[in-house]
Amino acid sequence: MSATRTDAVPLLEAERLALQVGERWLCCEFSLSLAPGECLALLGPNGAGKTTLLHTLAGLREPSVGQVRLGGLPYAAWSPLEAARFRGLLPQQQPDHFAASVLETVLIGRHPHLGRWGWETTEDEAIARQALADVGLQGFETRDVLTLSGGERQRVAIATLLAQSPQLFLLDEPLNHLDLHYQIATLELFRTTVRGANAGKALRHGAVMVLHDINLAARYADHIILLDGRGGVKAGDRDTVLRADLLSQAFGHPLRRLESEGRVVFLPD
Ligand SMILES: Nc1ncnc2c1ncn2[C@@H]1O[C@H](COP(=O)(O)OP(=O)(O)OP(=O)(O)O)[C@@H](O)[C@H]1O
Repeated sequence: MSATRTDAVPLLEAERLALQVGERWLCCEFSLSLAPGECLALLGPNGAGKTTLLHTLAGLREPSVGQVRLGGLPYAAWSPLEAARFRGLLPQQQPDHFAASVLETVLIGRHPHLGRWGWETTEDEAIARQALADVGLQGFETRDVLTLSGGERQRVAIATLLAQSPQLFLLDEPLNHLDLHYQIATLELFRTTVRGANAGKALRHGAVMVLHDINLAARYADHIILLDGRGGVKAGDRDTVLRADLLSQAFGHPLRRLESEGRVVFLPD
């Protein structure tokens, strides 16, 4: 990344953040800063608070303690429309209550960009079609979303987020329902977008993703936040957080760290 310039303002900052649901503290105070060009993975066992943290970072819920800043400003300083152009959330579930075509569904991602009358232009449609092609769903435009397989529906959701064209991608289990090929393809797609395909161009994008696969986090994330489900948090660079002892403790299962052909993998005993 040395030939590439980054913007000075971080895309996302959390300062002395702590989260509580009911009486339970999900995480004690920690801070983070995500610069353009970087990927952050949120890891931890079921119920540890990954989605709650992601929603807090998305500005959908107030932190119990501390502050979140998007592009250098607290959410209160953003209008909902401006925030929707800057950051986009891939939710964990895609609720479909009504029949709708795949193209109509992806065009929902363009809503924050529509003009005064709220009509999609041919350019919006071209962006939506390109997003579908990017997730390998060219030719699915007229299909009803209710007829899609789980993995196809997940890729439509990813295409909808791509069509939204935010600078900051907030991804809640983006690999849900995806087979091995599309898991890697999806992470490669976001990494290419985040790192910038063209050297020398300013980096604009970043990603925060909730993952369950430690090995994919080791491969694709620059920074890790590991929640242990008991309020403990380890936040830092990938190599300082992805340690067998810390992971074993957090997941309550012994893990071994192995290196193979320059790649680190963690195997459960
Ligand atoms: N409104 C609420 N009231 C009570 N408990 C809640 C509320 N919202 C979330 N929780 C609890 O907070 C904890 C964290 O939930 P969250 O969805 O953030 O976990 P997660 O790490 O994303 O889990 P998973 O890996 O299972 O998706 C869970 O135990 C959940 O039951």
